[in-house]
Amino acid sequence: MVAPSYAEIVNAPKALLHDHLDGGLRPATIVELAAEIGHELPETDPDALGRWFSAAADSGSLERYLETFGHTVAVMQTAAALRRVAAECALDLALDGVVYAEVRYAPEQHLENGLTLAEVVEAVLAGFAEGTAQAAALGRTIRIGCLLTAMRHAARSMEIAELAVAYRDAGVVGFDIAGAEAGYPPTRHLDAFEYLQRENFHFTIHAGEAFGLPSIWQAIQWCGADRLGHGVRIVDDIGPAESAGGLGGGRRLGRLAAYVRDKRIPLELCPSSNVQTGAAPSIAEHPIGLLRDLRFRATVNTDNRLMSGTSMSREMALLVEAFGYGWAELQWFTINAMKSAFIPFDERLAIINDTIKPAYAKLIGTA
Ligand SMILES: O=c1[nH]cnc2c1ncn2[C@H]1C[C@H](O)[C@@H](CO)O1
Ligand SMILES: [Zn+2]
Repeated sequence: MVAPSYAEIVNAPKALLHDHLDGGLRPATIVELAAEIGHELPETDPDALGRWFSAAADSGSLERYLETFGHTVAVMQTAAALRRVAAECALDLALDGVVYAEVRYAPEQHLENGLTLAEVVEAVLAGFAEGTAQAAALGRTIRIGCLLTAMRHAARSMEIAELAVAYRDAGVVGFDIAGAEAGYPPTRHLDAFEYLQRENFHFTIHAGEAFGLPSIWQAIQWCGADRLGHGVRIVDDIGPAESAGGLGGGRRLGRLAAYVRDKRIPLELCPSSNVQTGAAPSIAEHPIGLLRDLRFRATVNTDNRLMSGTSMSREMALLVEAFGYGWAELQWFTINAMKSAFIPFDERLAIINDTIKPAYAKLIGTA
């Protein structure tokens, strides 16, 4: 079998569930926007700035990784800037062959210049529509769903949950909480999650990244999360091989890991980001290999394209290199993501059947 090349991976349709708007700006855009408002950057040459972000985020600690967002959030404080960043995000993803993406950001972080929460949401949605149209004009089809994030150390989750529900028919498809995990359990935001459940809305929770099983357990069993943002530490509940045979070579699953697998709870795995924050030692040693062998509902994601100097195609290519994956595995990850998306079932099915399966059938050679 010839391994999928990077160029072929770019052309293959991909689905992305976990990508932060404020973690994916083009370095050149940051330089321009910062100059407009007089924000001081550590580097003013776009290439050097891109390298600065990857190096600064490569700290081995989630808290230090998150500090780099100070510069991106600073230049995203006007409607025009938010719209531009969102449009470029949609276009960049489409040109990378992403056909479905859920992009998230925290509206509460964009109020420093007097925008209201509703103005922030509307600027970003307008930008996604603009970038989607630009991509279509270039022959690239992308569907973007937006997730609104509340910061877990703050106290605005109920307000942001209400905002997400208010914009559910305008392009917001779900809710999330993010930020430093240790010390800020998801149960602090239980009222917001209970509200979302009563509204029949969807949400994911960043859990099991910097902190382990208790955080995953709370996210699922107390908060009712539909998906886990990262969730990579679920491996802490998977024992060593006890016997040969079976999926995953006789590994024993603890109660929580078994529940996550049995209920097909999607894991939004972000390989490069996890290596940078110290959640995984390397791509080759990333638990995604084991989780795929055990047939968890694993998905591949970028998290923060700027901070990791990555793209959806690059994450896939890294897995091809590290685990010897071929088109069948890349299709499996892509369909897993599409099955786990927060848009309606019929729309998910249409993307799987009309776009993903025919393209991979050709690549696998069964078309
Ligand atoms: O990987 C992450 N873990 C927790 N929080 C994160 C991660 N990546 C980004 N964030 C935070 C920083 C952003 O400002 C915020 C909203 O996108 O979400
Ligand atoms: Zn994230």
